[in-house]
Amino acid sequence: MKSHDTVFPDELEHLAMIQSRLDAALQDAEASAGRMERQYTNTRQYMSDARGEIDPNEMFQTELLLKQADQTGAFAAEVCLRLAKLKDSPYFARIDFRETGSQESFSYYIGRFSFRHGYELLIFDWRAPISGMFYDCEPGPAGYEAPAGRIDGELTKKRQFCIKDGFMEYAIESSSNIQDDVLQRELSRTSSEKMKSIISTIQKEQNQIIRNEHAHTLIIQGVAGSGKTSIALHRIAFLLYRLKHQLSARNVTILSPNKVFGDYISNVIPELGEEPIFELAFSDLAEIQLGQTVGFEPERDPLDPDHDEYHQRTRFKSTIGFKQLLDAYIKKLPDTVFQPSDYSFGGFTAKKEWIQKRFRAYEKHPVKQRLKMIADDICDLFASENIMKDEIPRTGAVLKNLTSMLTIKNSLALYRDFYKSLKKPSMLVLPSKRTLEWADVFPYLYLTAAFEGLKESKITRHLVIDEMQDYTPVQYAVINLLFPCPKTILGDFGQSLNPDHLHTLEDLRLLYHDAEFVMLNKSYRSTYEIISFAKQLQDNPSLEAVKRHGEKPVITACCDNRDKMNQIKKLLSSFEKSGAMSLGLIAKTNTEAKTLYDILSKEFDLHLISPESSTFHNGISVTSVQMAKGLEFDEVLIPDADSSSYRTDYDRNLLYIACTRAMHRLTLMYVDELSPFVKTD
Ligand SMILES: Nc1ncnc2c1ncn2[C@@H]1O[C@H](COP(=O)(O)OP(=O)(O)OP(=O)(O)O)[C@@H](O)[C@H]1O
Repeated sequence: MKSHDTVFPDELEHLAMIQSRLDAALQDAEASAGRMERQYTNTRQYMSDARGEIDPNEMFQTELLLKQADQTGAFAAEVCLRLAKLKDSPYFARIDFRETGSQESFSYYIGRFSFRHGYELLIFDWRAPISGMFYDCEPGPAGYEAPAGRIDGELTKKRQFCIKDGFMEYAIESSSNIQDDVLQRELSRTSSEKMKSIISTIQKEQNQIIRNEHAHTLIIQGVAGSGKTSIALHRIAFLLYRLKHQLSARNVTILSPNKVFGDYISNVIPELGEEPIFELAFSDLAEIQLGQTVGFEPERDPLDPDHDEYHQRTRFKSTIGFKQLLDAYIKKLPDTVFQPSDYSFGGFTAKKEWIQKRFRAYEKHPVKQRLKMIADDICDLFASENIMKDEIPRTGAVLKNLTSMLTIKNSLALYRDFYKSLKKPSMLVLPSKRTLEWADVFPYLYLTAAFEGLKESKITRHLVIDEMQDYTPVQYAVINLLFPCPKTILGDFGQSLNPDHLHTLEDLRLLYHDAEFVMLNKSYRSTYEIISFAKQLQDNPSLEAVKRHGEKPVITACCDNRDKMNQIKKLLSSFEKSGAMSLGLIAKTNTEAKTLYDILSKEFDLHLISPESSTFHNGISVTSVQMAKGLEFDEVLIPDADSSSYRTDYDRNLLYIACTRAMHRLTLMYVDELSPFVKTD
């Protein structure tokens, strides 16, 4: 234990007792895992030796036994793994609580997982109801919602511990600044290759979001570094624990902006003892839904100054007004696209009025599915009238006939017709045959949903959408059709980086008017100095920095590009000697990042993070603002903070995103003139 922390002999004793119980439990678990393994191997051996000699009943029983041994073995191995993790760091907090009416306080130790030995629950899972008091309450009156109802009382003690490799690094008794103290230590650490869990320092306002079990849709708007992604992942771990009979990891999907980000966050949920969850990008979704029928071109760089008309088309499709135009078109669709006539077969006839009535009765279904239902109805009708046992048509033949009554036959033609109806046919451009531009993919799918239907996800029961500001109202409309389940939607409209996206937070709230909405204004990632600096880039007076101090950001004026390259190299060399884990060299665009990478990789060991990358590594990363979003680095270097690179309002956002990726150090370099958004006082 470090000398400046309080020494609690009782805590050292308690830790020793827990360690010995964990040792015993681990021994038992390993023995049981070994038994299971032997049983499995023996049963398999028996099955293979006796194949053909034992009767099918016995074989079936043996197969069941094998399956059981396999499952129990996997469970035993999982228990061993958890116990080993607990041995490293069994708990991080203790609360003493006295229930109203009782004379005695009881101690509860809180850790990553619960640990029961014999009849005694020695460690409580951080997600247990009673553990909530650790995050929500200071010593004094306190209470929590137990499964059987609310329990009130008094919190008589609160302690925090940092136990690593089985040793207590520090222990702190609660005082008013206890949370701050432990939080400061956590935030001062260097970055890690993957995002980490934050269970020992979750803040009260974050805890309320994590433990919100009831919101169907929860929208979190939070400033850069406020912990949105961490909270969303902890919320999932919490829901998996609390709703374990209704929700498993395979029922949760996260829509994330790119594969590097997916890789970066992939450890948090397994670290919390749950199976990894399914990660998906919007482009994956599009591929699944479009199948073989229609292709699409990947999104072009929104910061590419060429392709003026492309940007104009994208902007037009990014608003809530555009979604309303689609809605109006879809509303009229049944009347315009289906023109029924009488259908006759032999002596049987279905009148067009009757067909129209059936068509209207199925209004909740997509047009083409309605036709299938009507084809069944017609066959049923003819069958009921078929007293003479005449030949009646097959459903397929009726459907073919009904389909010929459609004035538009496929979704692509329908999508084209939509722009014709708006008198804006030029807003639809196919880069090649049956290939859509990215901005058309989701509007096209939205129309397809009304015309042919989409494949709805039956497995996903909770959807997380990160970087919510990046998606347009039509994309949300499609998501709602595909995933009618509860959602956690998070992001920061202050970090919009697509100048072709004109939608706002208000639009999103309009789309989810029943959603619970929370705002987070405190940034935890960066030092006070970095956030104070970033504040000049964002018109957000509520942006608040955590009080962790570091160096002031450095602004380096360079004589010319050659001088700049030398300065960059100097900084990279000193980073390599510094012991820090990660440095992000963040250029404005992907093309500029690639150019820098090509030059510098001759002398330094670098990782280029481009839209094609899929993993995140420690060390020096060269990347663009677009790809750096959501990530963090110990140190950030912005090599082109000049007025020619960062001058528009969107550039201001970009610079804000780049600066707020830094945890401890930030350097900006420029040639000629500094960006007007940066003040040098
Ligand atoms: N309560 C906390 N205790 C310790 N660390 C925290 C806490 N809250 C947030 N952090 C840390 O702050 C950093 C930022 O968190 P996170 O990436 O979840 O924020 P974000 O709001 O999603 O950021 P951005 O929008 O800028 O990508 C992470 O390193 C995270 O571990």
